[in-house]
Amino acid sequence: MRNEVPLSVGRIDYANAWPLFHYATNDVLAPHGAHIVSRIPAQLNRALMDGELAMSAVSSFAYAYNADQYMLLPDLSVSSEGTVHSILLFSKKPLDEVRNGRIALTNTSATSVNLLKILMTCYLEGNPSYETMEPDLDRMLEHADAALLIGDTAIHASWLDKGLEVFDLGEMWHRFTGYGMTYAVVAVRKEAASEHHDGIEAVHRAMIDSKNKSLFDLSPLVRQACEQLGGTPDYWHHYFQTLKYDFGQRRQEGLRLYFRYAAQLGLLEREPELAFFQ
Ligand SMILES: C=C(O[C@@H]1C=C(C(=O)O)C=C[C@H]1O)C(=O)O
Repeated sequence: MRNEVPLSVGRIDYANAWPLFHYATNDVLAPHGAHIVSRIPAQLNRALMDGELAMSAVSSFAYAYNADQYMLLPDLSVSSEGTVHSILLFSKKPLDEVRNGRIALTNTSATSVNLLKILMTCYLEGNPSYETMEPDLDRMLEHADAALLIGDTAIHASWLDKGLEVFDLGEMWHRFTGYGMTYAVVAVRKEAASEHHDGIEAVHRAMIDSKNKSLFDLSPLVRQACEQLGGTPDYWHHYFQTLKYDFGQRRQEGLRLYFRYAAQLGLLEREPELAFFQ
């Protein structure tokens, strides 16, 4: 059944989420009354919380923060099993000094900034000070010993040779816990789940199709990435192959562990349930 109110679907405006959306375009979604809104994660997190969006790819931390109002779409995530390549701490100093130093955090993230806090406190047993800033590496490093960037900004910064040490948070988390890390999930507002049930089902199918088709043949995404973002085909093949887009049992366990640490550190009020849209 077609709903009169448009079904707005938030899309993460970074390459890491392309496989989920590359073929789930406005043309595909419009017949189901849905349309795409592209933004960076922090903006999507807020728009979903405010009810401006019915559903969205959001930071996994943002799901946890509002879990009582959201449901998760099955089999979709942006994750890594170790190295992620685009969630990076750029440091002027060795980790041993940074862990009690000053760290600038990008204002575009929710999952990664809290992941960094967990790693600094629980893994490296440090206690740095944090400042949230616009994601501009040079400016961040004027204020701090190290800077956390995510997404395309982190990728571009990783291509520059500034003589910095670079730490990959996906790799650190894997070394610390043995688990992969889930950075983004697709969340649906509960009231939208009943109002737009059929539309959401259609968007879910389109996103699963997009993921499968993208991963089956990465070349169209790789070509687009080279054109829009620079870099080599080899880089992008490797990047998209390293990221994981499923959300099976083991991945959910890794995310639950992240939520447990976040709750222990008081970053979350409580550990949320992972509740799925049926
Ligand atoms: C893999 C990444 O994950 C992103 C990190 C996010 C966060 O830190 O809140 C949110 C969405 C993800 O798409 C990345 O930024 O490169």
